[in-house]
Amino acid sequence: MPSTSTLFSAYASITASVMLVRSIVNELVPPQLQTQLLSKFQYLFNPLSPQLTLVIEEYDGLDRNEVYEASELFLRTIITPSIDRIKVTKVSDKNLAFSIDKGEEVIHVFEGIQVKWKLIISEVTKPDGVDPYAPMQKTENRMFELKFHKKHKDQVMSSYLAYVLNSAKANKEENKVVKLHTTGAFYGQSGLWGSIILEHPATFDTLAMDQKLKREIIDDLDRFVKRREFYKRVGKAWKRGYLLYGPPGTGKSSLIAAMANYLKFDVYDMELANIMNNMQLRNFLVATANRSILVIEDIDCSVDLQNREQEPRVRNEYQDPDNKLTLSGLLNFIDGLWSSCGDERIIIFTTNHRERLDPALLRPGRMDMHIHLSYCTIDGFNMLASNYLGIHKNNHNKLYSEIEDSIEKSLVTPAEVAEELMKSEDADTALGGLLEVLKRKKREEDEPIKDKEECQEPKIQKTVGQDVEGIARTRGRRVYRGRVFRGR
Ligand SMILES: Nc1ncnc2c1ncn2[C@@H]1O[C@H](COP(=O)(O)OP(=O)(O)OP(=O)(O)O)[C@@H](O)[C@H]1O
Ligand SMILES: [Mg+2]
Repeated sequence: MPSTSTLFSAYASITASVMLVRSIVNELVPPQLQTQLLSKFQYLFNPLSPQLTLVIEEYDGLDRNEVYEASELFLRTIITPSIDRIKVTKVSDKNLAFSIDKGEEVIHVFEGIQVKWKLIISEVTKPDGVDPYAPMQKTENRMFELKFHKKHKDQVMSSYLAYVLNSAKANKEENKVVKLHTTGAFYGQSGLWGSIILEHPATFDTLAMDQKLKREIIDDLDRFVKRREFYKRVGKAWKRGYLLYGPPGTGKSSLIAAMANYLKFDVYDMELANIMNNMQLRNFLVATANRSILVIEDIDCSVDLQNREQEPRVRNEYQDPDNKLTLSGLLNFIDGLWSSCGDERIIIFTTNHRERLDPALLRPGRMDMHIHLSYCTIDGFNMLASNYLGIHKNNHNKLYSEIEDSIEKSLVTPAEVAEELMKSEDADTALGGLLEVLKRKKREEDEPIKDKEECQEPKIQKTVGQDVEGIARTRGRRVYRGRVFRGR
């Protein structure tokens, strides 16, 4: 080991060399180049510095540097009170983002190692865009400096940076804003998805539906997102299909929003009426991202997709640009294309009339779960009363008990119940209004039943989902309420 005096004399000789170079530079080099040259020289002759600095620039050529993005997100999570200035930006209606400002330093301790982050921003003047002759423009160059003791080099380079990348990824997922992409009237024409932030407030907590069915859906989604390896092993595309059926106003669209908000998956709402042909359909489908929900609402009536046998056969889309949009086209793309590309996809069809659907859509393996949403049950009413009026099941409240007694005797949808409960902030007034609606509906419904003797037993629908069977529940009338039982 070198003695202290040897070290000291080495240091003295290096310092002398630096001074010598500095005076030579002063004599020979124009002043504007001096600073640049000296800083490079000092950098070379700085072997005694115990610090190592990693430089993380915002751009890698023209591409954004993913490590910079991750560092930026990560730093938001470790901002400490020691910082004097914090920048605030709005990322969505609900969320603000906090970040460090230029020149600020953040100290972070990871597994006993102390690292120091600093944001450096410099202004440069360069051509606007890639064209070197474009007008010059002032832009900012941003980079993070990450300083730590050299002895921790291996640990920082491997474990710490991996930790930063993983934390940023988790943080991104948590704060992800769910988007709604649509082929709506305007966008459909352009052949591109248009997107807005999905601000549908529905969640599983606000959905009034059979509790058991709700639990089944949540469990199914949880199982699905956890099973990457399983799908790979059995050689199946990592996708899941749901068919939501039931009368208008029973919560089909609300359930889709609740699923999207729960999984933080973007929604692609495909309006078939705006899609001209199979070719355009395919273009839209390939432009959808992973971890998303493709929704086709009212599949029975948006386009005349029934009668598959009578459809003109599509010989070759490239030869026949005028080909129509067909059900077989739709099913082929969904089955074929998505099994070869794309991961973690959910497809949802909705309909008010499941009985009108083409058998091709109902055949085993096509839609994994058939979910029946139906008229409001006692459970559903309890949930809506708690959400809308903040009141709970109360046997002493006569109105409340009367509603519970009669709600399943008439065909009232959760949307109708919700509408009544919203009419007054006074619970008794709102409950009174709802009771009136229930009585009126009951009277209206009883009329035609007395006239027509066609009150048949409801058909038990053995649905063909891979692991779930939907069965219509009866109260001796043609009333269907959502129920799903696990199949064999
Ligand atoms: N199950 C439910 N739980 C809570 N609110 C509901 C439910 N069903 C309907 N609503 C209320 O009614 C409104 C309309 O419901 P929604 O659009 O989800 O019905 P839908 O089944 O999609 O109807 P449609 O068949 O006409 O598309 C919702 O915005 C919500 O306020
Ligand atoms: Mg709907």
